[in-house]
Amino acid sequence: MDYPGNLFVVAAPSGAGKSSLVKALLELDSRVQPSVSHTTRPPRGQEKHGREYFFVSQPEFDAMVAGQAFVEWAHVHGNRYGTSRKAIEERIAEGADVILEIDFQGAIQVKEIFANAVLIFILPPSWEELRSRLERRGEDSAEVIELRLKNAAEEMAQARKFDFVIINELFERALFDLKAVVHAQRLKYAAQRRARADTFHSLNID
Ligand SMILES: Nc1ncnc2c1ncn2[C@@H]1O[C@H](COP(=O)(O)OP(=O)(O)OP(=O)(O)O)[C@@H](O)[C@H]1O
Ligand SMILES: Nc1nc2c(ncn2[C@@H]2O[C@H](COP(=O)(O)O)[C@@H](O)[C@H]2O)c(=O)[nH]1
Repeated sequence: MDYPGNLFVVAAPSGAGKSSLVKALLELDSRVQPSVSHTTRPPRGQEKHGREYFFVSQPEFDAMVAGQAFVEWAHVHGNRYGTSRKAIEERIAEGADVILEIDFQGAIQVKEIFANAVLIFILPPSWEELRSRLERRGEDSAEVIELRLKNAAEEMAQARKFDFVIINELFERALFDLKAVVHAQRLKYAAQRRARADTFHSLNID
């Protein structure tokens, strides 16, 4: 289906910096809106229900799956996460650009439904730096960090399936690349819509 808004999907192994990059993009670009996912993971640190995530119980998540409330959902690092269909469809239909921060399984599901979605994969510059970012963040236990690093190998092997890969070594450089992808997509779709309108006009199609 063709919607007036754009859909951007950002995936990365845990700790590569996708939340930091998306947050910085949102501060700079008011046309981009985040989507708040549902998860069965308990909140950590200062996280608030409805801000970082909608934190739901297993039965609540089951009910949403059964009711086809998710455009995609997946098991990630031992918890379930899903993107609400309603939240994104309504907003891109109104012309907003929506950005999803989800894992690679979800990103691939989204592309199957929204062929125009732009998939962006964020890579860390090295394994050492990935580990050190997870440790410095200080939000996960040593056991959780090991699980996330173990899963990172499988996740990074999916990077080639994405439309763009951004290496997050220097933060400002990676943010510049992310902004460039968003900008290029807007120009591309604006040009396509103009060309289609011109063709409709010349063929006298209402
Ligand atoms: N370019 C960078 N250089 C150094 N540190 C960075 C860089 N980008 C992000 N970080 C830091 O790395 C840590 C992990 O970043 P962030 O939480 O954004 O990762 P994430 O990919 O969203 O992880 P998760 O999937 O677990 O939420 C944070 O402490 C963040 O401040
Ligand atoms: N498939 C989905 N993956 C999601 C969604 N929301 C978040 N995520 C991914 O889960 C991991 C872990 O996140 P964390 O906040 O617990 O560190 C990370 O890769 C997220 O991108 C979603 O709706 N669908």
